Amino acid sequence: MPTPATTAQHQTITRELRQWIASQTADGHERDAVLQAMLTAGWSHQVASEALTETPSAPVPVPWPAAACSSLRLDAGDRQVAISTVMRTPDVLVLEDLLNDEECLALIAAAKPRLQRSLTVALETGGEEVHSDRTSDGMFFTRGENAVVAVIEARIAKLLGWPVENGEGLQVLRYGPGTEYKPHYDYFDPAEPGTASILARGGQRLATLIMYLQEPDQGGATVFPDLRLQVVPRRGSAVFFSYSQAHPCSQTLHGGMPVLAGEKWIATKWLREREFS
Ligand SMILES: O=C(O)CCC(=O)C(=O)O
Ligand SMILES: [Fe+2]
Repeated sequence: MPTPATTAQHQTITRELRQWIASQTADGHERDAVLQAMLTAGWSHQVASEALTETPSAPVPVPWPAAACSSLRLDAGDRQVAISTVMRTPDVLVLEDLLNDEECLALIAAAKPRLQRSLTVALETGGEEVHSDRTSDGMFFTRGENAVVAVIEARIAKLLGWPVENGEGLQVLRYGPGTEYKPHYDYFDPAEPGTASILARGGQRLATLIMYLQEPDQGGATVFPDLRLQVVPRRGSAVFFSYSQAHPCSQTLHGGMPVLAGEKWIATKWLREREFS
């Protein structure tokens, strides 16, 4: 492991340090362990995290339905789900009729009394905070909390070939007119100090499934700025995308565009590397 030549205030990222990080991540070491090794060797936290951020981690296996590239429909156990759009690298799927109207309405009704102003993860601390980038109201169901949630979670697990236990609880969001979720990444930034405690609960997020429960009258598409793609929020349909590297090179920057009229409701399932507890 290369050691810094100067004191903490004057350190810069060296070629040797970059090469060492690349070899560590290629060997499958967790980013947090690599960060700790750099700190132990005398690198400052700032230089170590900057060096990690600019070096993409080694790709890990992510949820992806094997049949997505060759089939019109995917087997989700209790129903067949139609595929309308497939993109590879980054991997994006648009799915039709993942949920029926009754399921959408049941999720909205159960979520409504529990909505609160949405929080974003405060990466400095690992806690949560109110942020102007995210003006929707939201809540989390626990996994398997009621019959509708359990049926939908089993369907998603079958559809994506990823264990129910590796999923976070469903999050429901309501966007009224003028509200939005500015473009962001869903993975946890490995360079932020608060990330380690978040990753302890099931590892990184690897993929996102956004299900549309109610379409607004105008606006509210899910936008992927790097891909110049907008997904229209139609009730019962969904957009799925995965990111094998917790890095902007995943090209999974995305956001909820401002709702201009009516209300948009979504339910989001995030898939983790391991069992989420
Ligand atoms: O509202 C949307 O379309 C995007 C939501 C989103 O990105 C999220 O909940 O992480
Ligand atoms: Fe997101």
